[in-house]
Amino acid sequence: MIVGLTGGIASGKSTVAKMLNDYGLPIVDADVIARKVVEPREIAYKKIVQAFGEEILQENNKYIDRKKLGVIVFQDEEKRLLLNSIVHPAIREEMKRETENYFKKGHETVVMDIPLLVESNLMHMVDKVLLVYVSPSIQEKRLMKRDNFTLEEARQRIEAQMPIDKKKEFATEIIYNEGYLEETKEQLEHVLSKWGIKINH
Ligand SMILES: CC(C)(COP(=O)(O)OP(=O)(O)OC[C@H]1O[C@@H](n2cnc3c(N)ncnc32)[C@H](O)[C@@H]1O)[C@@H](O)C(=O)NCCC(=O)NCCS
Ligand SMILES: Nc1ncnc2c1ncn2[C@@H]1O[C@H](COP(=O)(O)OP(=O)(O)OP(=O)(O)O)[C@@H](O)[C@H]1O
Repeated sequence: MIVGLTGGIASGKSTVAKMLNDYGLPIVDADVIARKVVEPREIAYKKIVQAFGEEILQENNKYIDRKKLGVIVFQDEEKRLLLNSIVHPAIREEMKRETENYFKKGHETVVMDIPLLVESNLMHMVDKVLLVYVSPSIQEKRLMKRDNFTLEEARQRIEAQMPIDKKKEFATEIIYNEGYLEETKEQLEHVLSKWGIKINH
């Protein structure tokens, strides 16, 4: 079984992914892979430099400066879609490859952590959609705190995604991550048991 873990930016996907990993489930993380496929020498790297210019590179090591690129793409939808068109195919391929590897190693369940699962219409890649939900106001507060963003920066990033309330329509199950982590964990265990997924306690 492939579980698609999704949510909004800063809703708690990584937090829930960590819990799932502690239960012994392998995680294929789109954000981690998104970093890997844009390292120098990767095809997507070359395309990004062609499209956005050398200004978006770090001076010392020529890696992509994610902060600079983030500022550009989160205030300009056209540029964000251009970046997506360059990196998403490579991310999807690598995600499929890593997932297959886990199955080959004998895992019965693999978790794909994909922030843009619904936006990119990737529901066909997973068997269940697990949505980590927080209200937009908590989302905004946690995002500002975690990344040291101004309200405007946080809103730009939230607005680059489908509103989290709309994502509920696509979820097989929803986990409310607005309270204590212990409460999130209880909901998670309930869902896993409902789906018949065995976990290490
Ligand atoms: C713009 C970039 C350079 C900013 O890097 P940064 O290290 O600051 O952020 P990071 O990659 O950790 O992403 C943080 C969160 O932002 C959100 N996010 C990232 N990219 C996008 C996007 N293109 N559209 C909407 N939300 C996005 C996700 O919720 C993600 O979890 C980077 O996010 C990127 O390369 N994005 C394009 C690839 C992508 O779509 N990644 C999302 C997972 S597929
Ligand atoms: N139940 C909770 N109570 C308080 N803080 C929380 C809770 N869950 C997560 N957080 C905090 O909220 C922030 C966002 O969580 P996390 O990084 O897991 O979100 P995410 O959905 O993975 O974000 P992104 O889309 O950027 O990858 C983090 O600083 C995390 O420590």
